[in-house]
This record gives sequence, C-alpha cells and structure tokens, in this order.
Amino acid sequence: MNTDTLTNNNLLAILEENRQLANQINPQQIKVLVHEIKAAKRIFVMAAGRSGLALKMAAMRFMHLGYTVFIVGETNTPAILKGDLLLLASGSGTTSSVLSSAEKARSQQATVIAITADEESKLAVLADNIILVNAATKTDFGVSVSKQYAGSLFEQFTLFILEGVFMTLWQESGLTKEALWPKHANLE
Ligand SMILES: O=P(O)(O)OC[C@H]1O[C@](O)(CO)[C@@H](O)[C@@H]1O
Repeated sequence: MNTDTLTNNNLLAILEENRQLANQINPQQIKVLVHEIKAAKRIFVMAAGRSGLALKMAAMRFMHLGYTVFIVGETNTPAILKGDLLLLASGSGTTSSVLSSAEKARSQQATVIAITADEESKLAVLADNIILVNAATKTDFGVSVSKQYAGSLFEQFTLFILEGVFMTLWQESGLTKEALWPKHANLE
C-alpha cells in the first residue's frame, strides 16, 4: 500500500472512530452541559496537554457567543467562585492538575463538569456531572477501543462534543454570523 492510500485509510479510520463515539454519547449528559453553560456566571476551562488544546478552542467559541470564559493558568484568570462553571477534560481522569482544580472549584461551590473516558476515575467522582467518552486513554496500551496513538481519539472527540455544544448554543441564541464577528480577535 502506498503512503497516499495508507494516509487516506487512516483518515477514514479516524473519522469512523469519532462517528462511533457520536452514536454512543449520552444526550442527557450533553443537555446538562448546555444548561450549566447557560446558567453559569462565568466559565472556566482546564485540561492538560492536547486535552487542554481542545478546551482552549472551545473557550474561544464560547467567548465569540458572548460568554465570559477564562482559561485556568492564564495570568488574567481570576478566582473561581460560587455560580461559576469549571469545565474539565481528562481522558484518564487522573491528571493531577485537573484533579486539584476540580477540588478547589468544589470547595468554592462552583459547578464542575468533566469530560472523561473513565467513569470510575477520581475526576469522575469529584465532578458534579461527567460526559463519558468511550475512547482510549493515554495509558491504554493493551487492546484498545482505538487504533490511534494514546489519547488522540479522546482529545479529538472532546473538541467535537464542544463544537456540537457551541452550535446548539449558537442556534438557540438566534445570533447571526455577522453578530458574532465583532468578538473575533483583531490583534493577532
Ligand atoms: O487527558 P489526560 O489523561 O488528562 O491527559 C492529558 C494530556 O497528556 C498528554 O498525554 C500529554 O502529556 C496529552 O496527550 C493529553 O492530552
């Protein structure tokens, strides 16, 4: 098999893995996230590595819709308080920085929602609500639900979930594309 064919087959395999996850998602868990985003005074997002990159992309879109969004760890991010939402993502559900953020947010009576691939993880237990993604985690070296490397499927699908949530919020807002445009960065 030549490289072009191999890459094309891999792309199709990646899309198929994501499609299967989309069919397995619990709509009630997504509904809770949509509700909590709307109800929150402010939204904080936090995750490590590639999971963090997925949340940063979503944070930008929520900002485009007019929500007040902070990325944990940025220098201008304030204290989380009661009435705020902390959105976390960790495939393993064991990443220590994510766990300590969840603990702090709970101690402040903020709402915690975690996207995770392990519903029995410490993170899942700490969170008020989870979105379960039946993907491989970064340490899933054995027989895996994904052919992809490490947590790739989880990280991709975290972004896809939040793209879907953004579209729902956008459609419900009734705002036009033009109305969102002034929120786009003009210093970049
Ligand atoms: O999603 P988890 O399990 O918290 O892992 C966090 C990150 O760690 C990494 O393995 C990088 O260290 C990324 O691939 C992953 O997004």
